[in-house]
Amino acid sequence: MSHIPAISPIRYRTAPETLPPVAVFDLDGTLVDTAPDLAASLNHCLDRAGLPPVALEDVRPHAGHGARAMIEHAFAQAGRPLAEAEMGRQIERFLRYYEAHIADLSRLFPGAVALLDRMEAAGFRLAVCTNKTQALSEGLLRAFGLAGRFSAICGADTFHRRKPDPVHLLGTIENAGGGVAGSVMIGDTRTDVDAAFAAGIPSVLVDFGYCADDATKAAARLVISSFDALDAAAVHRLSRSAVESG
Ligand SMILES: O=C(O)COP(=O)(O)O
Ligand SMILES: [Mg+2]
Repeated sequence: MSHIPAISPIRYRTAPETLPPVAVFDLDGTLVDTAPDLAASLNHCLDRAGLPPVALEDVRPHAGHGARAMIEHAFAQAGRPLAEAEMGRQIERFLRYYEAHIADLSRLFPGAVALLDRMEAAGFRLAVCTNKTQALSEGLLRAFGLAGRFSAICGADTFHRRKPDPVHLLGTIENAGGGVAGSVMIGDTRTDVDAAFAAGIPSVLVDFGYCADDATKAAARLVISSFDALDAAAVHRLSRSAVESG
């Protein structure tokens, strides 16, 4: 995979305000409910290891933290904590299975496409900033016929840093051909809220994803329970109040 050179956050603070704003979306737990296919991949690993499967609802809270975290937790819970070398093999097995079944059970959250339509019609570029790998993210979005909607799809391995590091989010905005001014990050975990804060853009937290705890809700600029509750006017209000409060 080609690696895009590191970028400096400082450049964005002086970027011209004429660049279009970007609606940046997290992927797992925000645009797509990926937990069912992630759980199936985890259960494939557990089954091969002779362990019983875990229920989807037990996997869901860990689904936003990547394969390693899910595997580590499930094997520890089953009383079989993994040594590092074995962990590497399990991650490979997990990812092989997941790649082949990436959109078998996963579904877009209700209202996702309508929100993309609204934001685009209001002059926003669309982008994805996810801690999934770039290739898996592109594959997942292609499966839903959505890859072409995004001006940039940037994964955990696109830059030299990943969320919550602002380099990942700022790089996504730059790759989308947009500017920081007026842009917004829409996500489901603390990682997304912290990345937005560090990049100096407002965060919108969806509470239907994987890890919207109370502290994360308090840290987000806006919490929504449905994509229907979000539009460009709401994002403009968040951006304006950020500018006014300095
Ligand atoms: O795969 C992960 O680690 C989380 O992915 P996300 O950033 O799209 O929520
Ligand atoms: Mg997420």
